[in-house]
Amino acid sequence: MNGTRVLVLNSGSSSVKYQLLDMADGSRPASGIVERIGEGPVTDHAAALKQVADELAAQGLGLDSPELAAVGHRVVHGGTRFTEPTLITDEVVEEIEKLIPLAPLHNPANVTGIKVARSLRPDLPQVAVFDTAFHSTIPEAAARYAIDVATADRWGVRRYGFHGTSHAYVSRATAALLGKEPAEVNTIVLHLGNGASASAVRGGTCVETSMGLTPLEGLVMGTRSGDIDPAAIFHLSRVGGLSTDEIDTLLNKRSGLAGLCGDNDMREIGRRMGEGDPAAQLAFDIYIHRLRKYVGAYTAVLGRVDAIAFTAGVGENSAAVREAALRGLTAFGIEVDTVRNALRSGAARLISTGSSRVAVAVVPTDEELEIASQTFDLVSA
Ligand SMILES: Nc1ncnc2c1ncn2[C@@H]1O[C@H](COP(=O)(O)OP(=O)(O)O)[C@@H](O)[C@H]1O
Ligand SMILES: CC(=O)OP(=O)(O)O
Ligand SMILES: [Mg+2]
Repeated sequence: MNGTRVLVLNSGSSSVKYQLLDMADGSRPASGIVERIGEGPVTDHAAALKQVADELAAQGLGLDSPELAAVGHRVVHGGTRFTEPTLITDEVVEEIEKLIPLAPLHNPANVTGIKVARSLRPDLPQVAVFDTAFHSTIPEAAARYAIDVATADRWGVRRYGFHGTSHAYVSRATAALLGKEPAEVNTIVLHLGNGASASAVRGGTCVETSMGLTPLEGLVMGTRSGDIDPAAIFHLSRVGGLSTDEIDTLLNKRSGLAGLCGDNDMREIGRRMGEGDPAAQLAFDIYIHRLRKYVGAYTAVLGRVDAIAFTAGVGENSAAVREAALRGLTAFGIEVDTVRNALRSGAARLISTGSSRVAVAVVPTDEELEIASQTFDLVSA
């Protein structure tokens, strides 16, 4: 291996994000996003990846570049099989394809990304980095659902958890911000993007997370419901006459903030709340209520909490969400400093008061750097 650059591909359900990172000097010579796949001229993920390859080639940074050491792919579901970054072979691709029923919105896009990149550069090492991997340490008491064990095992029904690359990166960065080793710190990480999840990390090891078998469980998200009584599905089916696919679409794409008020973007919800819009206010209140429940639950799971870290689009940018989520928790040792919380910055920073026993932090996530580092470590080992 000669090159020092890693191309990271993050293929989502309707977008492909890419970044080219140089591991020798930390620079990022290229990055971009192809959005709204399936809506306009970009008909599918293969077309989107072709566009990514073209954009890179136009800058003289194409996949044929000798400086490229590897391609790192974000793969959302790794099941129980993949708990480490994995060099991609035909057999690995087949295994990722077998996991499509567990992540129908995400894994097909990931597989397409892998196939296109491999066809363009068959000689280049390609590495899969799994969203589920960081959560593989969650103990059985937290990972198992309380259903018949044989049925659960037969069909792989258990908590896998997602956004693990982000939870891993942010929990380490939070320890660094406190000037401590990850092993010394217990952290609640709140990854609040379009998809959203919470995790409890004890001394660097993940012990609980809010997403489950699929990325649907847990917090209220942009378009996903998060927690719901599973009997609502039987009710909608038997009484409401909705098909399984219709209920799937309802809970994944027409729920969450979008289902509650028509907008999935927290900026727009904040604007509408400022105008006194009751639907936007209720959506915000439900979002915050769920978040507070998880903070309380994970405080009990960890016993001792040293830090709470907010990350991803909403967590990094919405002071209103951070303030509301942790308001009135002085009895838990949690005190947000209003002035610090309102300051805007792209850097990791503390927003708790000097007297807060629990450090509250805003820590920008960097899934691309984490994927590139894990990829580069594997191919240069
Ligand atoms: N300035 C902001 N204030 C409040 N929310 C924001 C702001 N910027 C972005 N967001 C929120 O972040 C979300 C996107 O988060 P992101 O982590 O990029 O999501 P994903 O990676 O899941 O696509 C947007 O839908 C929006 O709700
Ligand atoms: C797993 C998941 O929910 O990912 P995203 O937030 O990118 O949709
Ligand atoms: Mg994201």
